Amino acid sequence: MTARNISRFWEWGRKIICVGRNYADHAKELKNAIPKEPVLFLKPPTAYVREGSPILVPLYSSNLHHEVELGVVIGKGGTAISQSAAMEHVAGYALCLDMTARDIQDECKSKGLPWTMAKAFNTSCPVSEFIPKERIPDPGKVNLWLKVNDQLRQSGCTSQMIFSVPYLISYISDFITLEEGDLILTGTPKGVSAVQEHDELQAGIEDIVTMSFRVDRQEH
Ligand SMILES: O=C(O)/C=C/C(=O)CC(=O)C(=O)O
Ligand SMILES: [Mg+2]
Repeated sequence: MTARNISRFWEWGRKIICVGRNYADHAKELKNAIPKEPVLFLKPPTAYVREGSPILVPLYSSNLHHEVELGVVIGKGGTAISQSAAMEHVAGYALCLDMTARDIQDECKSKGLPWTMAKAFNTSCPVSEFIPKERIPDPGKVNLWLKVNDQLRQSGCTSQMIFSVPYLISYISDFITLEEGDLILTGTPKGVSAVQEHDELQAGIEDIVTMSFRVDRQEH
């Protein structure tokens, strides 16, 4: 049997754990309070989509938003990981989009229901190529950007995160065992906005990685 390669972590079928409201400017733009503890939700591995395939607007949504985020790829699993040991569990990073059906999320919020339909649908997690850990010496100091049809919509620095990468790894691992190949999405800075069928999305982390995706509407 051939060994699995972490640089294709999206093929492993592992968990995608997402952090919400981790940037004060984004929490404010959606009129949310600044969280005292990380807000977490999950996407299934069927949410992954890679460059060359389109992001699909779910049939039931008419307000699909982009959220550009730094993804942390877990290289060594663990439970109750301390903050001081957290970075030893990181294999690398990926640029990610947390595609969000905002109209459905608003409806779920107003009814006190979970966000699954808004966040976990097929193609809701576009990912870049794997970025080895050495290429990002400090995940708390990288700039992320996203353009729609060549217009800059999001630009932020991970230094604006409320909860740092080591804090998040430690916090999550206290109640969800982290496994090799898991991905943590660390939240989005301000500037989220709607995308339409035929839009072209481009996103990047400094000169480290860029990626592009086309938006299509789901057919049945
Ligand atoms: O609470 C809301 O209205 C929306 C929250 C999010 O979608 C949270 C995120 O996914 C994020 O901040 O990245
Ligand atoms: Mg998000």
